[in-house]
Amino acid sequence: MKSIPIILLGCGGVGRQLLHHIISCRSLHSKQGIIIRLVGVSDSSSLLVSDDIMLSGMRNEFLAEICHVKSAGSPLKSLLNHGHCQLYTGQGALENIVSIASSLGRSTGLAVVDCSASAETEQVSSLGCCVVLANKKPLTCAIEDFEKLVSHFRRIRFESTVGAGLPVIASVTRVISSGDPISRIVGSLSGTLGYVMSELEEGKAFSEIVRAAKSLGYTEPDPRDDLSGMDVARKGLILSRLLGWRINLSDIKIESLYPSEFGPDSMSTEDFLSKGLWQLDEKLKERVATASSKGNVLRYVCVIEDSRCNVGLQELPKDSALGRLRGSDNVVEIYSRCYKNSPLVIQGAGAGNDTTAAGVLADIIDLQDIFA
Ligand SMILES: NC(=O)C1=CN([C@@H]2O[C@H](COP(=O)(O)OP(=O)(O)OC[C@H]3O[C@@H](n4cnc5c(N)ncnc54)[C@H](OP(=O)(O)O)[C@@H]3O)[C@@H](O)[C@H]2O)C=CC1
Ligand SMILES: N[C@@H](CC=O)C(=O)O
Repeated sequence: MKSIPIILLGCGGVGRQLLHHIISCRSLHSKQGIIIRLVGVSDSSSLLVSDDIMLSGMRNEFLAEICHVKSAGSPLKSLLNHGHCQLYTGQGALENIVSIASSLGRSTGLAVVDCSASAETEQVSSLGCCVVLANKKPLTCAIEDFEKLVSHFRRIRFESTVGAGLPVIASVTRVISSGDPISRIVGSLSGTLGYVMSELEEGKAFSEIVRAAKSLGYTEPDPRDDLSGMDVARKGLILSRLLGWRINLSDIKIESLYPSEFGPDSMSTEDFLSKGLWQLDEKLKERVATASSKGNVLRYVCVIEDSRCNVGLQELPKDSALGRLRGSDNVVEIYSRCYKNSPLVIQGAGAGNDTTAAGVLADIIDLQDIFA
């Protein structure tokens, strides 16, 4: 039996769903000769580590207990029973991740699975073990750090960072490695903004829709990351960098759906959701009505072409590929020599804990050849 030890960073919507998928796929994986061993689980304030990282992992019942505590909004450190685990907090948590990575890295190997939305996990991603990312931030830092991270291409996977569970990164890398040059990628890459735009067409209020998107698990922890266009820009940057362009986030033209006085420097996420959001209702309603009077709809579009990446709202015909998009679906069109007149199109659910966690799990399994 092949054993894949993992440390999970982040136990929010995606991280918890990943734990559920791992538990429910135990017998499938066992038939495939694979066992995923959870040796560590962390949240923003602590890390739980299995007593015997070399041989055992956390039991299913304990993982279910972790999910239960975290979905009630409590920190990991509030678990009364630590099972066969040690709890580390603060700097001790990070030091332990480094020490597990170095001891398992030299023996059985380790996959660090980043389901946080933190920029701080970047240092963990560069420890030299296998890395699976749902978190886009380690890939959207300075170009030099990105290049260092992806240079170990056999031991890094980040399919869920663009299009959640959809095979966008896999398709782009396959086209590139076949020597078929990609000239243009255009798409609707935000499940949240896709959902917002199609719900606005139904006449609902912007503020109501954003709150619903958050409760459905589509948004980033701070929905302003979606509404500012930053999350789409990060996805655009990841794709642009895969094309070999040495660009940074600051090179991307980004249209925000809210003014800067509603930004994180001026108000908390909670204040934005309860007091700021509704003030945007009227403006968004008007923009949708203007587009509709011309037979168009609004879509938040990412265009990657001629060494440039731009993200923002576009008025598009209702019956265009992007105009027909409903709910949290994403669509990505890839143009290359082979796909010049008829692009390669990838479409489907583009956000949500279930599909994202499924993409992360598939990435972990994809690394199996590295493990003994
Ligand atoms: N939801 C989706 O559809 C998709 C999400 N993603 C990405 O998945 C990631 C997770 O999203 P989601 O689960 O919705 O977010 P949540 O806010 O639900 O969960 C984030 C988790 O990360 C933890 N965390 C924060 N900082 C750190 C840290 N420094 N070290 C370890 N853990 C930390 C949080 O801890 P605490 O519980 O203590 O706050 C929380 O458990 C994001 O990067 C997102 O962009 C990617 C594709 C699709
Ligand atoms: N917040 C993101 C989640 C996936 O990356 C989105 O809405 O697409």
